[in-house]
Amino acid sequence: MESKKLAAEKATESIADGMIIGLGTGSTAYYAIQKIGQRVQEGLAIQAIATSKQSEELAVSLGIPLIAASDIDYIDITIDGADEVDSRWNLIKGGGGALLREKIVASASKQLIIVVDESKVVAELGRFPLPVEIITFGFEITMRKLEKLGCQPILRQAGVKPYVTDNGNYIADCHIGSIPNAEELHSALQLIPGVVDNGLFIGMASQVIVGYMNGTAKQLEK
Ligand SMILES: O=C(CO)[C@H](O)[C@H](O)COP(=O)(O)O
Repeated sequence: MESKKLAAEKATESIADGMIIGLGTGSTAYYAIQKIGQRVQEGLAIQAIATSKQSEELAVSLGIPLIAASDIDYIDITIDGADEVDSRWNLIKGGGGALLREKIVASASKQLIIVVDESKVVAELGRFPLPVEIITFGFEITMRKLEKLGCQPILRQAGVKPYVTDNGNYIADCHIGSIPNAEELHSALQLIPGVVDNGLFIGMASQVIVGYMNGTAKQLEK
């Protein structure tokens, strides 16, 4: 989609020689990785760390040099997509199932640039079902606890089997409707045994670039 591409390519303009770059996951991050690959082929000297096996394979196919998480202390810039962004730049992520690695990489990044098309910008988070990564052991118990928090959790499927993340876990997509207090919900979710992480990214984005149908891309004002 052109508006995703516009936002993603604009974000890559901040990348310079010598940087360590976090590569996001999803159809918008895909365009950023493609552009980074093109610039690497033209001589840009960077190293990258991927947030999913899918993005890692794409990076390798484009000749982007990868670096292991164990070999870095920080990441200069990560470019990633989101499923929802509110006016405070809080996010729902994980529609592509990569939320855990995305959050680890984001947390080690000096700058997290979020790239979205205009359909992702919302007044309040929660319309998009919140992905929660859960341990497979006792997942039914964990799902019941999620339900008690007021979510309607649906175990994500891949065909006839549960979807399994790159980390070997399941994802419960929690239908909430609206999240008036994201900080509170985030803390409550993290207290449930069996929850590894959830798709709320609070206060992590340094910039949000939105691509519009009219062919422009600009930073979302806070
Ligand atoms: O969080 C993610 C993957 O876990 C993605 O960034 C999110 O789902 C947005 O994807 P897309 O750019 O394809 O709309």
